[in-house]
Amino acid sequence: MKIPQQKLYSHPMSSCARRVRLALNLKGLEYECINLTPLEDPELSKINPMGYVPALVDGTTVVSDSYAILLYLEEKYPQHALLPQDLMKKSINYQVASIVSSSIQPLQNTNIVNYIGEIVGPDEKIPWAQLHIRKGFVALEKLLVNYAAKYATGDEIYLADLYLAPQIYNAIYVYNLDMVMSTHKLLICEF
Ligand SMILES: N[C@@H](CCC(=O)N[C@@H](CS)C(=O)NCC(=O)O)C(=O)O
Repeated sequence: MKIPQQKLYSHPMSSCARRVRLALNLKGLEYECINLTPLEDPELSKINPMGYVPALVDGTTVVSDSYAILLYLEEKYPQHALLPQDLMKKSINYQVASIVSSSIQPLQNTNIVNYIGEIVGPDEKIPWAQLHIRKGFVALEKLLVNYAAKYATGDEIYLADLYLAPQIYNAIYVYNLDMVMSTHKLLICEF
C-alpha cells in the first residue's frame, strides 16, 4: 500500500481545513487526514503553535494556516491552478480570500462565539455570528457582481471558491442563515 506523502491535520467541521481539503482534491494529491480537536490536542500544538487546524505536513515541510498552505500547494503543485492568469481576476480572488479569512471566519469561530456567549449572554451567540457573516457576504456580493458565472470569478474553480464554499456551508448549517443555494454548496458536499 502506498503511504501518502502528505498529512493534513484537520477537523470535520473546520471551514479553514475544508479550504485545504478542496485544494488537495482539486490538485489530485493523496493525503492522510488526521482529525483532531483544535486547541485541546497536544499533538496539534506541537505542529501549529496556535493550536488551530489546518496544518499540513508534506514530507519534511510543515505549514500551518490555510492561506499559507494554499499558497505553498499552489507553488509546489501547479496542476489545477488556484489562481487565474488575469491580474484583475486574480486580485478579486485575493480579496475574497482576505474578506472571508479576516472579516468573517474569525468572528464566527467557535472559541469567539463561545466567548461572546460567556461575556454577553448565551442568546447573543447566534445573532453575533449571523451579523458578521451577513455583513461579509453583502460586501462579497458587491465585489463579485461583475465576475461571478458558474463559480465566483468565472467558470473555473479558483481560490475564492475554496473560501466561499466552506463559509456558505457554515452560514447555512451552523448558523442557520438563509443563503441562496449555490454551486458552492454542492461543491462542499463532495469533500
Ligand atoms: N487563519 C487560520 C485560522 C484557523 C482557525 O481559526 N481554525 C479553526 C477552525 S476553522 C479552529 O481551529 N478553531 C478552533 C476553535 O475555535 O475551537 C487559518 O486560515 O487556517
